Amino acid sequence: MLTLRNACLRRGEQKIAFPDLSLQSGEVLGLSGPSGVGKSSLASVLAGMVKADAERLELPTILPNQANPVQWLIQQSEFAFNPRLTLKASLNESWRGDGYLALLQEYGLEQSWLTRRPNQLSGGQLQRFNLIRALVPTTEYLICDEVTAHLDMVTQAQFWQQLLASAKRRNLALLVISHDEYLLNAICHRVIEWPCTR
Ligand SMILES: Nc1ncnc2c1ncn2[C@@H]1O[C@H](COP(=O)(O)OP(=O)(O)OP(=O)(O)O)[C@@H](O)[C@H]1O
Repeated sequence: MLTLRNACLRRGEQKIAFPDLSLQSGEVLGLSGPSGVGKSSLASVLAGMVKADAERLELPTILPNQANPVQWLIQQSEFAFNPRLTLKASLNESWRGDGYLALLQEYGLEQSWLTRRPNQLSGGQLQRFNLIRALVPTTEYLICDEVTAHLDMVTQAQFWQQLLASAKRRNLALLVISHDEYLLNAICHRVIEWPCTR
């Protein structure tokens, strides 16, 4: 279980007060809110990259030489990759062995693209490589921060269909951050509106 209660973060002069949340295995939780409210800041706290003041903050332990069980996917996948590395080299940064090959097939990605660099793929293809890089066996929680906002409707639908199938099979918990209420209502078990409207 990932839990956050009465938490806030100082950003310069600003103090961001986060909504309380809990996320358990197999759950798909949505988070919506206006631009600048602090959604990505919240993601950085849950990914353990930034420390917040909190009455309660429960995150999974990161074991030595293991990837963080909380993986954070950002919208601009091109910034998530080293442009000089091939996709294969990038996948090898998180994966041990070639366990990702089955996922490539599942997500409709050609094995021959592994020798390409990030700028030699479409946005949708690169976001799927980004997702596969995050789906190492130790991943338990996936924070999807506007991950399909830049994709066309068909590619978006395909991405979520594939990701939800993986999440169900592996009992992963997803935090889906989006401005798209239609998407959140379609795929999430519950949605937090921030700031709270009720
Ligand atoms: N590294 C930082 N240092 C200081 N302030 C920051 C930093 N990162 C973000 N902020 C500020 O914190 C606030 C929240 O930013 P954040 O990116 O978390 O919002 P957001 O809800 O994700 O916005 P958007 O929907 O536009 O991506 C903003 O006012 C932003 O200017």
